[in-house]
Amino acid sequence: MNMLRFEHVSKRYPNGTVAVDDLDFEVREGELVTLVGPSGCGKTTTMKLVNRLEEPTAGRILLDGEDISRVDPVKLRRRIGYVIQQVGLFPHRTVLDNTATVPVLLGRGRKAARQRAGELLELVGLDPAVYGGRYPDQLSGGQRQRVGVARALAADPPLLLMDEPFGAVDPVVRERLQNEFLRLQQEVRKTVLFVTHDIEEAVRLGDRIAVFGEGRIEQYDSPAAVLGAPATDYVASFVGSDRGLKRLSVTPVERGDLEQPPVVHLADSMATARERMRADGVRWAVVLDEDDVLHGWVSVGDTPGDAARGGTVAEHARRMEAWLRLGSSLKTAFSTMLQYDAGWIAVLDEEDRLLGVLTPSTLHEALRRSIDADTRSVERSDVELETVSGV
Ligand SMILES: Nc1ncnc2c1ncn2[C@@H]1O[C@H](COP(=O)(O)OP(=O)(O)OP(=O)(O)O)[C@@H](O)[C@H]1O
Repeated sequence: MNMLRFEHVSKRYPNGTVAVDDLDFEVREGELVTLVGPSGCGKTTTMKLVNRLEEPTAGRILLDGEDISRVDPVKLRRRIGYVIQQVGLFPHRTVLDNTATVPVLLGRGRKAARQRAGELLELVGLDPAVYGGRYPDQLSGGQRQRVGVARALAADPPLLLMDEPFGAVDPVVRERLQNEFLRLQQEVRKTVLFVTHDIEEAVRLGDRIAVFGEGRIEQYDSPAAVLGAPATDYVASFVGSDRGLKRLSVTPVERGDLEQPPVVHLADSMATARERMRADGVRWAVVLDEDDVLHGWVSVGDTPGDAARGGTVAEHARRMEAWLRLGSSLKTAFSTMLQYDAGWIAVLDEEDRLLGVLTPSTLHEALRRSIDADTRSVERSDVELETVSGV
């Protein structure tokens, strides 16, 4: 079902600038669509048309089948969450009260609104007990953005508009926010229109990407198709020449990529651990705690004396916190490895169970697989296009 539909929408500002020209596209329910393009191509205007901060000069926009020009703008905006780059938190209200703003406006009782706000802060990774009572200027930029996302979700709007929400934070925090947002989106499944000028961000987050050029959509397609088979020269040049690398953002880590080192538990004896490592011909093992949660690793040791190390694994294990979910992108895997300066990263399933590890050499194999797949998928989409035009 289509949640949002643009029908031949144009916007000419009073000074004559045509910011968007005959936009005609739709967004499905629960879909995350990224609008990407260079500065001034009409992305923000497109968003403002949806919550009626601007009115189209031609065409119409349907939300859930309803022409939004017939909906009271204030009521409309309560159905639409809006997250912008400068979050616009109220400086004199606490984080919890900021998050509860819209539910209170919607007439929920203050207590229920605050409880919901607490849950949402939790959901975006901010402990309400720690951060709820703080004021916005007592947060980092990344934390403020998270509060912005929590606040936009607070009214439980079916549609979220996000205009460069992660634009103002440094690249490391940005990637973390993107990952968190993807995880969150899997849980809440909102219909999202997400503006960015960064093709990488568009590719990582989008179920589909609308590539904008000069007020028009040049291509509206899946990330793999935009990267693998750009529709126009404009899209090709915007996507850039390092398509192979960008492809990493859309290639997930798969089970077949993983290595299976020996696994021991904190309570095991060192003698047992050594035996496992010897059996596998390796010098280290992954260590799990009693709940099978990743703890770290233990090695046979580097000096001859180490070989006689006694006691339990718990006494010799070292912490290791770099981990990924199965299905994370190869690019994330690569940057996590660099970020932690780690020789391996644990890969976990949805229930936090260890599935195996990625090492530099298995990662390299996976990169190859990705680039080979890229070549093949371009050929495949060529074939499909021919089939369609031949009908
Ligand atoms: N209120 C306005 N009056 C006149 N022209 C405007 C107005 N707002 C935007 N424009 C123009 O419309 C065009 C599209 O602007 P818009 O803000 O939608 O672009 P954008 O893609 O979001 O850019 P950026 O990435 O820089 O935010 C630009 O040429 C801009 O100068």
